[in-house]
Amino acid sequence: MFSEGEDGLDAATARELRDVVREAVVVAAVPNLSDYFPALAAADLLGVRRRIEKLVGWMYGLIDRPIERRRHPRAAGELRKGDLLDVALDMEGGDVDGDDEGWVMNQETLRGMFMDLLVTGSGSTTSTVEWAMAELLLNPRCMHKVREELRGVLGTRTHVAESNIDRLTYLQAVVKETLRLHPTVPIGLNKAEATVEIQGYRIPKGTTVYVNIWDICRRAKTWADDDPEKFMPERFVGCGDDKEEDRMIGFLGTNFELIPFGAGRRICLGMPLAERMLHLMLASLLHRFDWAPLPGQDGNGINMEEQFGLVLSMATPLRAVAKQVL
Ligand code: HEM
Repeated sequence: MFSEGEDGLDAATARELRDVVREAVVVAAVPNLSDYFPALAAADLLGVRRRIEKLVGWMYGLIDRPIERRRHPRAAGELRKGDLLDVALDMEGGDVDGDDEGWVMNQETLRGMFMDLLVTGSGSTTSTVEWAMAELLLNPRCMHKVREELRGVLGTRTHVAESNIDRLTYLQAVVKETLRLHPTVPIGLNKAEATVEIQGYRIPKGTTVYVNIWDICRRAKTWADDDPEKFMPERFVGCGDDKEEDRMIGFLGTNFELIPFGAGRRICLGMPLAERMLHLMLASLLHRFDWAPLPGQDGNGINMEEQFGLVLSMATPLRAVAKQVL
């Protein structure tokens, strides 16, 4: 986004960013009295707004610094870096499309956009990889199968390319099954733009509508007879009665039983990026390393308890031992 080098994050700031994002996604999802009694909002009785303001202030500082640093070389006509920041700054101060639609980039919209990318983009993807690794460590049969597939497709090559993903059908099933059991954005939040009636329920204009993605992905009729609590990537590679239909279920928002990225107009903006990153990260980790739970802990040391927040992460971060094989 901001390019490497002078604008890149040093290790300490990157760690702090990780902690701030982790806290923000939890604080933003805690039940707040003001949501139920808007008249009390100004009092901020639970201190949620104060905590969020502090975290947001830190994030804004992080975002403002590279923006400011970039303005001067740009004004002096220095060579562009051609990254997202350059593109966003190109749009600053004017009507982006020139069509009077009001699409203007300014300091606030720049902050909002980079904040979205940093907060929604990083935590959800890394948490999904973490859940997938945990499930595979707990299910050695699946771990073996996915690694065999990788060996067959990649051989001794260490680099996984985007073009390899199409042939990694079991890996794709692992990603789908992980997103089904552990949708890292568990609740979709939308606001009704107009008063509507859905299946006999009247939803007044302005109502905040919570879509329980977590529940849908576990309870939809599709999985009901097939041990929905079990990690079973095979359900996506044609093990049901109608094999073709099983295979077709995807998370692009058209199969409402599997909507980890939401659906409709407000479907996740980062889905194409997340989809690629998830397959590439997992493929690289699984192909190049042997994995084992950390020894010396109780049981296998893997605790699947969830930490609820805007992002659903593991309550106890996964710790595993990697041995490089390629
Ligand atoms: C595994 C990874 C991810 C998951 C599971 C996920 C899931 C979601 C979900 C469920 C929504 C709400 C959709 C709705 O209300 O119907 C959402 C919205 C959004 N996501 Fe993601 N996301 C992921 C990765 C990313 C990445 C990598 C980015 C950006 C680089 C991103 C950017 C966004 C944005 C900007 C929105 C708001 C879209 C809007 O309101 O129009 N997400 N995401």
